Amino acid sequence: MEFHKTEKPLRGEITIPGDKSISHRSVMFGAISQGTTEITNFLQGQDCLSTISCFRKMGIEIENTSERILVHGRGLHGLTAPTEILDVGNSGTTTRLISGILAGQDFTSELTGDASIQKRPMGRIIKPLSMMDATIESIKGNGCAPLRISGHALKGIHYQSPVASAQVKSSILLAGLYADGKTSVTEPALSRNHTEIMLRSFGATVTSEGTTASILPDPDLHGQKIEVPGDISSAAYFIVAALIVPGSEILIKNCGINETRDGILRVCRAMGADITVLNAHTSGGEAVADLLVRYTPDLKGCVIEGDIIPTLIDEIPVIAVLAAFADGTTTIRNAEELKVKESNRLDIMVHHLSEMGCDITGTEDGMIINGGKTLQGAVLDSFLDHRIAMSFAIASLACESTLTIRRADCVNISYPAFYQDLERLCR
Ligand SMILES: O=C(O)C1=C[C@@H](OP(=O)(O)O)[C@@H](O)[C@H](O)C1
Ligand SMILES: C=C(OP(=O)(O)O)C(=O)O
Repeated sequence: MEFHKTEKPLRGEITIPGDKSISHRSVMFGAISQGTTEITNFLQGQDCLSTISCFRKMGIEIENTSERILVHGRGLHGLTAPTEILDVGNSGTTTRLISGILAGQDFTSELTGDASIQKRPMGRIIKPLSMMDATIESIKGNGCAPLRISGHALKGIHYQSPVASAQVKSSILLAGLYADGKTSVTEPALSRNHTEIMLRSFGATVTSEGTTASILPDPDLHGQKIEVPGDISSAAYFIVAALIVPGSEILIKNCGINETRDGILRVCRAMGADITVLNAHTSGGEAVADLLVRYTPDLKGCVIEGDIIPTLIDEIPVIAVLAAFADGTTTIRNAEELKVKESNRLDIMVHHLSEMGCDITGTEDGMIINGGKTLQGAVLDSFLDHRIAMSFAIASLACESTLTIRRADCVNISYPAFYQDLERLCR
């Protein structure tokens, strides 16, 4: 797919699609609750559709119309053994969270996904779920999917997680629903807390203290009405686009700004970006607002490291694009998790931005970007990673010649209408 420098600034309003993390969770928690869960603004991306498909294979009736999703839950012990292998597609969130639920079932199941999923590390959930007494194995013995999980009565544990990962934390907390006592997880820095917020609203006893989250077993979970806020990880592309294209001014409506997800806003502020938060309110326990973003000509580089990293982990590729257009140096540290996402996002961003003429150096756990140079087009592969494709579509808006992105349609994972929405704002 070919992209060209935009002739016009970005203008107008955009309501971005529902949050991917929250969409996944709403289906999963609905499936193991009593009664019906009604979800609006559900993200109809391929990852969340994989979650729906897995639960349908375990006997859960899920109605999906463009208006809303109805999940007819069957309670904590209502799932049935799948008659075929569960296909998680490209979705790490589906893989790790569903494993926590499967660990507590009295049947054996197998799950697998695409080539990318089969390379992502699952030892990080195999270890704590095994400590809880689940039998969970990597079928090929390489610590990755396909996984075989034989669940049974589980033991509550306290787990000190070596990574700040909401997928690991959530997997353990979900298994904790089926344990014989309290289960808690402490992580090195606080990761996104949607599981804690939403499980509480379904009726679970979940407490959070600093970087420790705990859950009590065997609650009565009840179906809920959930309005999914817009995904700040998707909004990130338009935020960066508006900041780097001269004359732009856009209003991003109904965007989730949960403080475990809003790192990109804090980084933009540190770089001097013109962003105003309007109409801030809470919906279903989640902070939501409209974001007014205006072109900012004199953006400055900054240092991004430490506890802020988990709050912007999926935004780092597009933040690297922003840094390439800012003056001065941006240093990103402690972001080694990016190597084990859908692709090795550190290596690919460094390689692709260099191809475009950016002064960028990769480090062990991040990158150093000396911004402000004029960028040129190039021919770049997405490596089938949606966030790589979207980041370079944004870079193309302000680079000097044609940029070609190979295998650009992988955006359907998290944002099927991404190119149409971008084009509309540039019209
Ligand atoms: O829990 C979630 O919904 C997610 C957690 C993050 O992964 P990790 O938990 O592996 O950091 C993030 O990268 C992913 O896109 C979604
Ligand atoms: C890492 C991501 O998702 P997942 O881990 O669910 O595949 C992402 O969406 O950037």
